[in-house]
Amino acid sequence: MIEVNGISKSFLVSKRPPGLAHAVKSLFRREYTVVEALQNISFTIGSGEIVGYIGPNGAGKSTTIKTMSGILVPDSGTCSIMGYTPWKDRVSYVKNIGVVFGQRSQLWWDVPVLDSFELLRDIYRIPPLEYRSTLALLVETLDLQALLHTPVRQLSLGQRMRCEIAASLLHSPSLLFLDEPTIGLDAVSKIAVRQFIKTINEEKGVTVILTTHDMNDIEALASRLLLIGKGKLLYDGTVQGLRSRYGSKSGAAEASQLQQASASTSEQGHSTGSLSIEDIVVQMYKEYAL
Ligand SMILES: Nc1ncnc2c1ncn2[C@@H]1O[C@H](COP(=O)(O)OP(=O)(O)OP(=O)(O)O)[C@@H](O)[C@H]1O
Repeated sequence: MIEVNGISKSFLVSKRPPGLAHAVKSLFRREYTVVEALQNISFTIGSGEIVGYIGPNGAGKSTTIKTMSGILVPDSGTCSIMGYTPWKDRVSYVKNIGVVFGQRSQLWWDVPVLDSFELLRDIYRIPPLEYRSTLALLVETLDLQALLHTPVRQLSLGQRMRCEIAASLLHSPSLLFLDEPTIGLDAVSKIAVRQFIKTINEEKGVTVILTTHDMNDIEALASRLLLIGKGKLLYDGTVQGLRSRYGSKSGAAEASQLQQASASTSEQGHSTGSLSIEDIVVQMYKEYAL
């Protein structure tokens, strides 16, 4: 379903030391540094997978999601998703995908949630019957009934996130990008959102790419993990493979295993221990100096 091949993306960031003199100077001459957000990223994802995309702050996760959803154009590399090149075939491509950015809203702030949904229905030209049945399902499973007539700005973060997820699924996409969908949610809302993601994956076969800093999201949902650090893909394999490989509580074993990891992204190894995914990922971040 998804083939990402050698994607690289860099940004020019202007740098200015603090102080009035530098502010004035920068009006005439700006200095820039290059941030290599993605360096030669390649992976493939099959239909129906839930893939966790993890890495520390600034690793390149959102840049990857933005590239795969057609918002950003990479400097080099190719990306084919359901036969589309996201940034070239945007109009036809976006009908097939749903995107949720936990930190940004796709809902209209001042109007009731239902009005936003109806605007999306018109934008995506969803047939009335299909819209009604999808909406009914989303309202029931995400418990939205009491929120539909409330302006988005009056919703709590957790309530808004449930509405955001519904908005991203109104047009029944077969691929869903979730960029930190559980950020700021309470424990009950997190569990509800996770359960919902699982359900649409299992029952509707929706492929899900999930970026998160919450390793409980990963434990609950993803069977496969992509780990990115400083713009480079460092691990591509199953959660089980990661646990087998790094799960030992023995520090010496961990160190040597982690060194092997940088040389290879395969999943061989034997199960040794019982560290949580969070512990393992923290060790990996340390080992790679991320
Ligand atoms: N529009 C932009 N202009 C300049 N630099 C950018 C831009 N977007 C991202 N970057 C830089 O690219 C790098 C990767 O950023 P990105 O947002 O992809 O990281 P991330 O893994 O999603 O981080 P986080 O977990 O903090 O959300 C960072 O160094 C960031 O500062």
